[in-house]
Formats: sequence, structure tokens, C-alpha cells
Amino acid sequence: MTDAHTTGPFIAAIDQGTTSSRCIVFDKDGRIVSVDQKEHEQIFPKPGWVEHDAKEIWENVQEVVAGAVVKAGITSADVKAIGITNQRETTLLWDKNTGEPVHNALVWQDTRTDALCKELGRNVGQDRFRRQTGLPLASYFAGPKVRWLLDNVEGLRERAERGDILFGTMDSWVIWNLTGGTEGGVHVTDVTNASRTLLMNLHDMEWDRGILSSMDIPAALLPEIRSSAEVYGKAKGGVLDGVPVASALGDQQAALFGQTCFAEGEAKSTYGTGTFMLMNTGHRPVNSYNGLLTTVGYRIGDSEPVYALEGSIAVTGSLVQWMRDQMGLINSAAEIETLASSVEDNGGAYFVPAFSGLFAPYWRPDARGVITGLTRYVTKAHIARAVLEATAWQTREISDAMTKDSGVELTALKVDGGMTSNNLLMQTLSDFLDAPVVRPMVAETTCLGAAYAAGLAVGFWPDTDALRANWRRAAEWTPRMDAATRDREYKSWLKAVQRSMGWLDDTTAEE
Ligand SMILES: Nc1ncnc2c1ncn2[C@@H]1O[C@H](COP(=O)(O)OP(=O)(O)O)[C@@H](O)[C@H]1O
Ligand SMILES: O=P(O)(O)OC[C@H](O)CO
Repeated sequence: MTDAHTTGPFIAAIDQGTTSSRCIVFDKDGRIVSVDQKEHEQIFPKPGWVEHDAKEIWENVQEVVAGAVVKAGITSADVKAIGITNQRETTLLWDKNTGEPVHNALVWQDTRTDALCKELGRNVGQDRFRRQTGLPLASYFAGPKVRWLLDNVEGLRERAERGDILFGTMDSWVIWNLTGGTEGGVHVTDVTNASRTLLMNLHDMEWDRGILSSMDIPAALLPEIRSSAEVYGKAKGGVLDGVPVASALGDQQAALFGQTCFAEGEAKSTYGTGTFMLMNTGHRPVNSYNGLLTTVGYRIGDSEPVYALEGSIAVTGSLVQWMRDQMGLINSAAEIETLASSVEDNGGAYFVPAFSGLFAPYWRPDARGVITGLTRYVTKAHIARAVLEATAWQTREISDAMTKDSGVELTALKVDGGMTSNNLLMQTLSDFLDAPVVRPMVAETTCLGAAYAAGLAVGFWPDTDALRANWRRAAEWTPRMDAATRDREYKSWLKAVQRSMGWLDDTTAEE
């Protein structure tokens, strides 16, 4: 229910994430009025393959929207706009006549296109992709997943060429269904999501015809690329019938927006299943020479796009889940802090969680997880500590790369996401970065960012200054580690990273 101080109108944000979908209703001060959330199944058909059932996701989205509206005790008349944010890169093709997906969605973590990426790299060249799209050629991104589906689902290419098939990341799937589906649903994506496909030219924000042809992807599949904050259409049916759908941003860009990183040089890092650090680089795309991605931060209506540099880490919170579910060393994610705090240090152990290869700044699909430095002294508590340190060191590596690429020294890092409830991790992060780490009052920055963008699009908030005024610090950690210890430990970490590389070769590749 709404509390006594909260009066409408409101904005509803839908976050279609990797592990769950949630809907949050926000008031004008950016405060949370209600939340509803539902997990969906993670499907692992083979090593390295990760899929989602898109129908299940759409059902969950409808359920959580209804749940959040009911919990808030409001009706569609109180909701001025709906904002969408989503797990990025996760790829779906569906039949526009029936609304049926042609295959499960291929999730961003899925590595089945590694071999295809290698082949494209040989035939087309790595540099071409980097130059046009800002991205390295990697299985992480959507384009190769589209190509895999076209090559592997029988009869699909012919249907796609006939114009019967639509491609979308989860923003497109949710918006198409929300605005009517087979009854006139709009087929759009926003610039931030499109910038993760390896198919969009970063400079003119259009699908790149040359890349489409070298990847053999028919243009008829593709959604229209729109800004991140404008009205795409109205919800048709459901509890929010008639409410404008007014924003879409990939979840990490939404968090950048929700953290109000509107000025060049401002950065945030989100600690969930994976970790993603983004720095606003203003109206210019900064090329990375240090393994980062150049991506679109956001674009509000017709205004100039804002770009970002991104460091993506595939495995952080999911390593804690692995310790709990696969290793049984802890009973809950929160217990990792208790276990790790029971020792003074890592006991000489380092854990490089390269479970799906290494993402930024290395982009090494041949890497696999390693624990190094083991002696009989090492206990499970030391391993727990090494698990947390892995997240902090990976952030440090990305922060170093960002400084090299942008010339901007990190003065403080804004953080959010489920792992930031871990105080030991946040302190370790501040120690390894040698910079303050700050967490805002509203930790749900992803939904907040989508709500802010939707609210700007319909005039609910006048401008970004009004949004900045809502940002409030909840906690701050400052460095306590001496420089000599930090430098020594960093060297050991970098050595451990080297040990993880080159594990897969042609004889061990996971096909
Ligand atoms: N106290 C904690 N310490 C370390 N990791 C945690 C803690 N609480 C949650 N996590 C991790 O955070 C992740 C959930 O964060 P969340 O932001 O909800 O992720 P996502 O949006 O990617 O689903 C899980 O992977 C979980 O293992
Ligand atoms: O759903 P999350 O929070 O794990 O985020 C996934 C990222 O968008 C992948 O690029």
C-alpha cells in the first residue's frame, strides 16, 4: 500500500533481468511505493549454453506489473508512464503472426557462438566490428546469436526473409507484447540496447548494412531504433491499459541514469549476477585501447546521444551463488561475508572465476576458472575471501583501463546491486581502488533509471537537475589498506589471471 506521505501520480518501471522480472512503482521523489518480483527458469542444455523461456518471462512480467499495482493500491489512472529496462544482449526471434518464439532466448552468458565469432573474425576482421560498433567480436553480444538461430532452426531463414520473423532483445519483446503483440504491437528497441548487438553503427545510430551483410542477417528482422526516452506506444490490455510506454534502456545504462551520472567522468558499478562499470564520456564515443566497450549511455528524445565506456565482468554474484548451490560452502549469499570475515586475509589463495571465459579487459573465451596459491593452510574461509576479492580486483582492473582510455582519474565510485549489501566486499573494493565507494538510498537504481527516463519523456520530471536532487547517499566506505600491501596483492592477482588463460584449445573447446 502507499504510505501516508506518498501521493500520486506515479511511474511504473519494469526490469526484465537475467534471474527475475520485477516491477517497481515510484513517486515523484524517486521513492519506492511498491515492488513485485518473480524469478524465471535458467535453462542449461549443454556446458556453456544458457537459455530463457521468453513466454514464461512475458507471463512473469504481466504478473509482477499487476502485483506492483495492486500492492501500491493504485489504478492505471494514477500511472503516468511505464519505463522498461532489461538484461541486455539476450536474443529472441519470434513469429510476428502468432507471437510464438521460434526458440528459447539465447542469454548473454551463452558461449555457443564462440566458434562462429572466431570465423567472423577471420573473414571480416575484428577491427571492423570495433570501429563501427564499439564492441569486440564476442559471443556475449546479440548479432552472432541471431546468426546462430538463423543457421540452426530449420526453415527459419526462409521465414525471416519473407518478413514473418522479428528479432529483439528483451526490451523489444516486452514492448511488443505490452503494446498489443499480434494486434498491432510496436517493434522497437532503444539506442542503448541496439548498441549491444554488434549490428548498430555507433556513429549514426543506424543498423550497419555492411555488417548485416557480412553476418548474413536479413534487415527485415530488425526493430526500429528509437531514443531511450520517448513514447513508443500505449499499453494495450492488462492493469496498465492505456498508459504510455515511454522509456527503454539496457539495465546497466538504466543504472547509470538512476545513479544520475549525467556529467562526463561520472561512473557507477552495479554488482549483481555479473558486474558492469560504466563511465559517462559525454557526447563523444571514446575508443577503447584497453579492453573496454564503447557503448551508448542514453539518449533522451531528440537530444544528442550520451556515450559511455563500459567494463563488463561476467561472473561476480553468480560466483557467490556457485559457492552456495554447487559447492555447498554457504547456505545463503549473505553468509559469504560471515565466513570471509572469520579470517584476516586470503591465506595466499586467489580465485579467478573465468567460468565463461574472461570478459573485460581481456576478452579471452579460452580462459576458465582457477584457484591458485593453494597450500594446506588454506581453509574454506580463505576461499570465501578470495571470492569477494575477485570481484574487487576485477573492478580495479576495469577502473585502471577506464583511466587509461578516458584520462579521468576515479575520485569516487557509485555502487548498487545485490552484492553491495556486503560490507566486507565494499570495504575491500575501496581498499583495492584506493578511492571512496558510495551507495545511494535507493539501491534499485536500474528500475529508478527506467522510471526517470519515462518520467522525463512525459513531463513528469522537468529535467535531469530535478532527478539529481533525488540522489541521496546511504553509505560510504573509504580506503584503509596501505599502498605496499595493495601493490603486492594486485601483482599476485594479475599472476593468477594469467594462469586462467589458454585453458581451452582446439582439443578441449566446448562445442
Ligand atoms: N550479501 C551478499 N554478499 C555477496 N553477494 C551477494 C550478497 N547478497 C546477494 N549477493 C549476490 O548478488 C546477486 C543478486 O543481486 P541482484 O542485484 O539482485 O542481481 P541481478 O539483478 O543480476 O539478478 C546474486 O548473484 C547473489 O549471489
Ligand atoms: O540482468 P543483470 O542485472 O544480470 O544484467 C545483465 C547485463 O545486462 C548483461 O549485459
